[in-house]
Amino acid sequence: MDSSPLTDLVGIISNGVASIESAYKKENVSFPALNEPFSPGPLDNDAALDMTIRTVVAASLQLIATIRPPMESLQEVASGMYMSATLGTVNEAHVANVLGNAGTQGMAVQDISKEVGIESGPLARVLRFLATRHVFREVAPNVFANNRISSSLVKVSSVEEMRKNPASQYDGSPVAAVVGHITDEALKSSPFIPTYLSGGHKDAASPFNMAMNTKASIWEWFEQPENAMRGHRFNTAMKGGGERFPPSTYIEAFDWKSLGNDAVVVDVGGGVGPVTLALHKAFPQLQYIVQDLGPVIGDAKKFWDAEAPTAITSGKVKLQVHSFFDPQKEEKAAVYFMRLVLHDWPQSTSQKIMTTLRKAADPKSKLIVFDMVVPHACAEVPPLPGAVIGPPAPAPLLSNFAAGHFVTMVDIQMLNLVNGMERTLEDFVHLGDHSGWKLESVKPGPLPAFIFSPV
Ligand SMILES: C[S@@+](CC[C@H](N)C(=O)[O-])C[C@H]1O[C@@H](n2cnc3c(N)ncnc32)[C@H](O)[C@@H]1O
Repeated sequence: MDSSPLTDLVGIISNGVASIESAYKKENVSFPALNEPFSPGPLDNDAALDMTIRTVVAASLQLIATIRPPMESLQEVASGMYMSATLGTVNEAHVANVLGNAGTQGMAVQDISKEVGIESGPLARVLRFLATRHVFREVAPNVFANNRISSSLVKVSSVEEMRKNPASQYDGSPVAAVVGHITDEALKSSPFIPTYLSGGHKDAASPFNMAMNTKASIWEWFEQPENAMRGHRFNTAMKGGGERFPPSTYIEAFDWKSLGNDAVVVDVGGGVGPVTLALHKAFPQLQYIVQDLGPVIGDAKKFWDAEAPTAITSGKVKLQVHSFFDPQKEEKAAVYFMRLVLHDWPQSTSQKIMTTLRKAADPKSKLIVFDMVVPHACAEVPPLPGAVIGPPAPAPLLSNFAAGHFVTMVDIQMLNLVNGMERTLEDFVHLGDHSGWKLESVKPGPLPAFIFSPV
């Protein structure tokens, strides 16, 4: 058969599917069925398979974009808010939990309606919209069941417990918490993005501030009593997000053993200190300081009491209230590092944070920034030799694996909620050049490490 963009895409899909099926055959299990509820499988975190799946998804999306009439593609993209709104509706109403008890034969919409308090007519329409997009199944007319995707929304608490304690309804359920955060405060802020970007923002800090009519940052807003559930939900979502990255992300990012015993490592904006915990376990000879704002350091004390109390009592790990906008208290540390901090801030503010660290640094200090990197949607020459973002996608795929790339979604989410940004490699080089640091190397991975030295 002659090659064409369509046959090339189909070829990528069929080769990928063949290697996925053969990997499952080797394990003596079949590939998980979409119609069955999610259950963990032996190949869920297999890195090679993950790459193949990413390639097949990118090719399938590109095949759809190529073959579908443009008007239909535009309609689907333009109406994305209905996906968020319907998913938010079922997540808030605990529909997946209710269906979790119904098994694969499902439940009549009238019975679901009684449990979740949404009229059966509109509820059927919402569930059918989602089932048409493979979230839930319509197993018989107006009878719905969970499938692999919707069952991932099931929260660990019972519906009764969640109704009694709404503030903690997302505890222990990071997937539902992420979906809740995106389909609530992010969805409500998103209509303000066009006005914000075209300058009609009247000095609002972000689209979120316009939507919520507040001058408070989203962190301050989460602390207001009426937003307690949302703040709690956000922390659950972030904890789940952080756990996606294995400890090797930090342990292998840098030659920590090259630092002398008792060398000081400062975790700037460290949250409760999960990265420091991973490093402390691997390199207990080093001296760590976790810095964050007061309420977070309050939570950090509880975290360390539970996870590694002797790290605190022995003085190997110190928890410190410190704003990264104030002059850095810990001068001449061997390493300052920040994980998922700079993406909360625009370039100018991130430069300020890095300049403050530079003023405290010793000529031998290092700055390590753990943050995602945005690949361009075309081939690119890295601005730093060796700084490869990831393996190239096979032609004719977009080099960043198309919409499979989670990071471009997070980039817009950052713009929406805090006027922050995920960065391209050039953005990281620029940050260093404007704050007294030089980007020396990049350790690639799902969460790359950007290693800077003072200039
Ligand atoms: C996305 S979280 C990342 C937390 C932590 N680095 C991690 O990866 O788990 C951003 C952190 O920045 C902290 N933060 C915000 N403003 C700050 C400031 N002015 N000084 C210090 N920390 C701040 C927040 O409290 C939050 O813990």
